[in-house]
Amino acid sequence: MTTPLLTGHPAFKFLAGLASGMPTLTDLFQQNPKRAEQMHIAAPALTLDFSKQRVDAYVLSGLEQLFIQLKLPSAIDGLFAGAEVNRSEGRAALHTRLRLPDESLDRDFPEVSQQLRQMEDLVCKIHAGVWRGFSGKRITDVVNLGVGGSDLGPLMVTQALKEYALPEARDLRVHFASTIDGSQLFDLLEHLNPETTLFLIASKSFTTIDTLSNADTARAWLERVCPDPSLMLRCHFIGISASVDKMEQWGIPSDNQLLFWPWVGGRFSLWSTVGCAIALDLGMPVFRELLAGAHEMDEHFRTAPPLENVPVMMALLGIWNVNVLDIRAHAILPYDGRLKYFPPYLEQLEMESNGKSVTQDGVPIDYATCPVLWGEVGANAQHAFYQLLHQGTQPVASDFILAANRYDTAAEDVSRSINRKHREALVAQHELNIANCLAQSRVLALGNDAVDLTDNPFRFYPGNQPSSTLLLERLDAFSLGALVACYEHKVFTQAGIWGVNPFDQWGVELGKQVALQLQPLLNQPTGDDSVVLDSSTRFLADKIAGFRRESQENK
Ligand SMILES: O=P(O)(O)OC[C@H]1O[C@](O)(CO)[C@@H](O)[C@@H]1O
Repeated sequence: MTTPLLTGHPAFKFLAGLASGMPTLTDLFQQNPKRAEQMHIAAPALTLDFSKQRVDAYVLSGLEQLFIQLKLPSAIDGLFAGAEVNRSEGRAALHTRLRLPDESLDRDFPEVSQQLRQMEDLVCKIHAGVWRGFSGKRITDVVNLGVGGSDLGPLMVTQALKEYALPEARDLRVHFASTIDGSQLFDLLEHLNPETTLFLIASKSFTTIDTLSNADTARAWLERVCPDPSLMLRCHFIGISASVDKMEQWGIPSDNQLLFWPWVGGRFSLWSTVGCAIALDLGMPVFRELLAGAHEMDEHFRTAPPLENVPVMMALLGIWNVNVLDIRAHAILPYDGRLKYFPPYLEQLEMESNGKSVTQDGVPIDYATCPVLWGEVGANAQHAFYQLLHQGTQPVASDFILAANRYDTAAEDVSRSINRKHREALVAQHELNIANCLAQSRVLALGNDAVDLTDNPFRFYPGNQPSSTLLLERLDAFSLGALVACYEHKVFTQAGIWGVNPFDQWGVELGKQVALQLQPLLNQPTGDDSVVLDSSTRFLADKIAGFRRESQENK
C-alpha cells in the first residue's frame, strides 16, 4: 500500500488556504467571547482547553476532513488489531495490549498476564524481605540500569507518583542510572551497600552498550565482595528484556528474567515488565492503576469522534501549527514539580518516533514532520527560556499541564507527616503555581492586550503564541497513565498524517556503529589507515590521547 503524501490532499490544500486570513488570538477571543466553552473537550482524567490555539470552526472542520481523507480511523483500528504498523521492522505495535484489564489478558493474552504475575511475585518477595542479598541481608536499594525507553518512562513515573508509594514500598529506595560514562552509577555506588543492592538490567535488545557497560561495572563492584558468582547473579541481578538468549548469555538466571516482546517499542514499554522499577518503588497496585488509566485513554482514542477525541485533537492542532502555520518548536510546560521528567520522556516519545523524513514506503517527504520539542517544569522555565517565548523571534506552540488539586488529601498527611499549618502553606504555593500557569498562557496568547501596558518597545509582548492546556483534576497513577497514553496516541495519529513510521528509529543506529568503529582508534597513534577520519575527528582524538598520556605520565 502506498502512503499518500500529506500536502497533495484536498483537505490540506483547503487548510493551507485558511492560514493567511487567520485572525490573531486577541481577535479570535474578541469575536467569540464563548470560545473556551466551545473549544474544550474531555477524556478520562483530563480536559483539553484548546481555545488558545489559532483555529476556528473552518480550520477544525478541515482538520477533521484531513483525518478522514488520510484514513486515520482505519489506521487506529489497525493499531489495536495488531496490524503491521511498523513496516520497516515488519511488526505490530501492541503496547495497548499490555494495559488491558486482567479478564481480557487472562483470556486472550495469557503470556502477558503471566509476565505481569511473575513481576508481581518478584516485587512482593523484595518488598516482604523474602528476597535477600548474597549475605542474607534484606534488599534496601534497587538500581534500574537502562537507557532511553528502558529508563525514561520508569524514571518519570516514579518521580511523579512518589507521594502515592504504598507502605510496603516505602522502605525500598529505587535509583536510576543510564549514562554510558558511568557517572550516575559511580555516584550511586559510593553510597550503596553491595550486600543489600539489587540491579534491574532493563534493555529490550539486551545489546545496548550504555546499559551493558553499566551492568558490567555493577557486576565488577559486586565481585569485589561476593566470592560466589552464581550466588551473586541470583541475588543481585534481574534482567528485563525481549531477548531470553541475550539475558542467558550475560548470566541472568532464568528465574530472574522478566520478558516482554518485540511488538512493544522501547519508548512505549513502561507498561511492560520495564515497569518493574515503578512497581518496586510505589507498589504493584499503583502500577496497575497506571495501566488502568492508560487503558481508559485507549478506549477513548479508539471510540471518540475525531473532534471530541483528545489525542486526535492534540495531533491535529500540531499538524496545523507545524504544517500550516510553520511553527516548528513545541514546548512542554508542566506546572507541577512532580512532572520534572515528563518533558525528557516526551522528547524521546515524540522526536524518536516522528523525527523522520521518509514515508513508510521510503519516499522522501517535502514537508515538516516532528517539531523540536523540549520543556521544563513551567514555573522554573519562566526564569529560563520564557523570555524567548514572549519576546523572541521564534513562533512556539506550548502544552501547559496542570493539576487542579494538590496537598488536599489525608494520604499526603500520613505519608509526609504534614500538619495543618504546613499544609496551608503548601496549598498557598499551589495556588500561586496555578495563577502563574494561567497567567503565562494568557500573556502568550494575548500579549500586551492581556493588560494595559505603556508604549515601551522593551515591554512589548506580541502574543499570538498558541497553546493548549491539559487540566487534570489531580495527578495520580490513573491520570498519569491516561496522560501518557494520550501523548502516545497523539504521536501515532501525527505519524499517520505525516505518513511516517513512528515505531522504528534507524536514525540512531549509524552513530552507534561509528562509535564502535572509533573506540579502538582512540588509543592508536595518528597514521593508522584502517579508517580514514575527517580532520576534526582525527584532531580531537589526537588531542584527547595527548591529554590522557600527560595525565598518565604525571601520576
Ligand atoms: O531497551 P534497549 O534495547 O536497551 O534500547 C534502549 C533505547 O535505545 C534505542 O533503541 C535507541 O536510542 C531506543 O529506542 C530505546 O528505548
